[in-house]
Amino acid sequence: MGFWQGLRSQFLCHLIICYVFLVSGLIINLVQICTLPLWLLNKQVARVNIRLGYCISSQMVAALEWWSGTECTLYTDPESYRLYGKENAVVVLNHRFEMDFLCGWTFCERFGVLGSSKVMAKKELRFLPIIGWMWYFLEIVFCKRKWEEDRRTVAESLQNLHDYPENFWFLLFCEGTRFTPKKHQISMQVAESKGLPKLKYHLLPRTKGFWVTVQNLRGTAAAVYDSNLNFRNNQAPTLVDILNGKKYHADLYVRRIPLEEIPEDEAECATWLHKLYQEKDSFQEHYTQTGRFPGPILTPPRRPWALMNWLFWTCLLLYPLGLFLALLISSGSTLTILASVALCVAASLAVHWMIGQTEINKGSSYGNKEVPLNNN
Ligand SMILES: CC/C=C\C/C=C\C/C=C\C/C=C\C/C=C\C/C=C\CCC(=O)SCCNC(=O)CCNC(=O)[C@H](O)C(C)(C)COP(=O)(O)OP(=O)(O)OC[C@H]1O[C@@H](n2cnc3c(N)ncnc32)[C@H](O)[C@@H]1OP(=O)(O)O
Ligand SMILES: CCCCCCCC/C=C\CCCCCCCC(=O)OC[C@@H](O)COP(=O)(O)O
Repeated sequence: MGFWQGLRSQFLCHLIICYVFLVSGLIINLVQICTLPLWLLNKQVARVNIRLGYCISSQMVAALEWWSGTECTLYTDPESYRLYGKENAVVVLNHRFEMDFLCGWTFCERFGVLGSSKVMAKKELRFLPIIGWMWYFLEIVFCKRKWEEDRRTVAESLQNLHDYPENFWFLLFCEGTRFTPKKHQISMQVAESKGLPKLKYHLLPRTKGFWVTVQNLRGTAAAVYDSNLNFRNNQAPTLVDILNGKKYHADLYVRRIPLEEIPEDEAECATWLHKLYQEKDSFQEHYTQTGRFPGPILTPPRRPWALMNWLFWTCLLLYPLGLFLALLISSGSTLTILASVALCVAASLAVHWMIGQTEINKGSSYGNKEVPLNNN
C-alpha cells in the first residue's frame, strides 16, 4: 500500500473531513438563514444562495474526484455536448446506486451548474442537517410522493424557477425510489397489470412527476437529458467507500431530447416515458453485454474549484480546532474534557445517521408494498 492510499484509509483523516464538512456546513447554513429577509426584498439577490450551496455540495464532489480519485466517463454525442451547461434541462436518471446523486453532482460541477442544480426530492430529506437545510434555500422541489398533495405544491415550486438567473439541471428519478429486487418484482406486477413490457434494470417509472415537470418547465427548460449511470466491474460504491479513498470508475450515457418532442397530453406523456424506460433498459443491457455504452466518449475534465473550496475550509477550520485542543489539554478540567468528548460522540452519531440516509438497505418502504391490481 502506497503512502497516499495509506493516508486515505486513516481514521484521523476521515474525522478531519467530517469535521470540516460539519462545521463549514453549519456556518453556511447560518449564513443562509441570514439571507431570509432578502427573499422578501429581492428574490434575485437572495439567490446568492447558489454560491453558498456550492461551498457545501462541492466538498462532496471534491471527496469523490480528488480524495477517492473516482473517474467519470461521459458517453454522448458532440452536438449535444456543446449545449451542456448552457441551457436549462430536465435530467432523467436511473436510480440504482447509493452514489448516483454524487456522480450527478460531479457532472454538474464539470459543466458549471453545481450551485444551481435542482432535484425533485422526497420531503424526508428536508430534515437532513446541512444538505437538507441548504436545499431550503436552493429552491429544491420537495414531494411527499402523494400525488393528491404533490400535484399543486410541485407545480408551484417549478413555476418559481421561471426567472431563475443561472442555467440549471433539474434531476428527476422517475422510478421514485431506489432499485431493490423486491421493489422491482412489485413494480413489474404493476407493469403487467397495465399491459406494459417488463423492465430488467429499472423499476416502472412514475409518470405523474415527469408530466408535471415537463408541463411546468415548458419555455424554461430546453431539453430532457436521458441519462444512464453504471459503475465498472459491477461495483456499487458507498459514501463510506469514498471516504476511505477507494477509486471507482463511473460511466454515464446521456441523450439530449428537445422538450418540444415530449407530448403535452398527460396520457401520451406517460406512454412516451414508458417507452423511454424501455430504451433505457436496452442501453443497460448493452452495457452489461459489452462493458460500455453506445456512441463516442466526451468526458469533461475535473475542475480545480471544488478542491480549492475544500482546501480553503480545511485550512480555515483546522487552526481553531488545533487551538481548541491545545487549550483543552492545558486546562486540565475533567468536566470540559468530558463535555468535549460528548460533543464529538454526538457529532459522529449525526454524521453516521446522515451517511445512513444514502444507504439503500435503510431506504424507504415506498414501492415495497403489494398493491391490489385490477387487470383492465
Ligand atoms: C450531461 C450530464 C447529464 C446528467 C448528469 C446527471 C445528473 C445531475 C443533475 C442534477 C443533480 C441535482 C441534484 C442531485 C443531488 C441529490 C439528489 C438526491 C436524492 C433525491 C432523490 C429523491 O428523493 S427520489 C424520490 C422523490 N422523487 C420522486 O419520487 C420523483 C418521481 N415520482 C413521481 O414522479 C411521482 O409521480 C410523484 C412523486 C409525483 C407522486 O407519487 P405517487 O406515488 O403519489 O403517485 P404515482 O402516480 O406516481 O403513483 C401511483 C401510480 O403508480 C402506480 N403504481 C403503484 N405501485 C407502483 C409501483 N410499485 N411501481 C410503479 N408504479 C406503481 C399506480 O398504479 C398508479 O398508477 P396510475 O396509472 O394511476 O398513474
Ligand atoms: C466531504 C465529505 C463529507 C463526508 C460526510 C458526509 C455526510 C453527508 C451525508 C449525506 C449526504 C446525503 C445527501 C443526499 C442524499 C440523497 C439520498 C438519496 O439518494 O435519496 C434516495 C431517494 O432518492 C429515494 O429514497 P428511497 O430509496 O425511497 O429510500
